[in-house]
Amino acid sequence: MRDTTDSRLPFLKMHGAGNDFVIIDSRGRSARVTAALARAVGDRHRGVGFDQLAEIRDGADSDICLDFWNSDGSRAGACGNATRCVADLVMAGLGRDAVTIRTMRGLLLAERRDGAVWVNMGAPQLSWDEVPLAREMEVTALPLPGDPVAVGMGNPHAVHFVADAGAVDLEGQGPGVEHDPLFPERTNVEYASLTGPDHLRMRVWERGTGVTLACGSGACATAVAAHLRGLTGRTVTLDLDGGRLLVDWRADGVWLSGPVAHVFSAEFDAAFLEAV
Ligand SMILES: N[C@H](CCC[C@H](N)C(=O)O)C(=O)O
Repeated sequence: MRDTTDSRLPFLKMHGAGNDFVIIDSRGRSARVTAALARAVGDRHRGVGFDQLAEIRDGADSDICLDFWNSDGSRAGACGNATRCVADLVMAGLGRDAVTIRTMRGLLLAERRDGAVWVNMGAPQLSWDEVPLAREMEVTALPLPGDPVAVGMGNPHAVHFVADAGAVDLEGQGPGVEHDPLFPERTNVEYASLTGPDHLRMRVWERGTGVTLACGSGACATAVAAHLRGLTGRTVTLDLDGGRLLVDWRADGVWLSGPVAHVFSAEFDAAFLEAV
């Protein structure tokens, strides 16, 4: 007889400022997520749909490990909003106000301060080989239209400063930049406008996913780029299509905060899993 606890797979749906996630908790058993499962679950008609899938695994030198997948089945080295959501979940489960999270980019610290979840996304990567770019150049002087700034946050970002981010045709502009040969691992693509002192309006085209309502690592990259261009200080408020994110670039790394929402818990059926 089949073991139903193994043939079914529990998951949670969460979002952070409208950036939505399916979260699979594989602690206490072997990892379940493959590129094929990510693509099947990521199908908004035949699966559940998500901007990223996050899999929680047991940590060796951290409270948890966390892996991220895009809906095209590719891996993401960083995902700020999913990290905030999972940190909220794990802190509640452990009854603590701080947790350590190992991701592809390294060990991250998350804390709850005055009710808000803050994640230290680490130091920005500001040399061409870290982003990565195809050849040696300054990250603030890319030979591309719109004069974007390249910033790595564990994943690549190309940040464009424009007069009105709200007017940018993301579907028209994003894919060409994502696939430009200057970015050997493709790139996430941000458009931002200064709307007040230390205040930006930002929209995003995500590598491997497309238009999303928010992007935490993108917000961090945009705040870093804005400071490098002399547009803002190191503490920045960003208004994205799905809500407001806060970024604080400190000596110990780029801290990110914003809203976290639990949507529902459910299970994938055996038949769905067998068809993957
Ligand atoms: N939404 C995520 C970023 C996903 C990045 C992913 N699309 C990639 O391939 O790097 C965030 O909140 O940081």
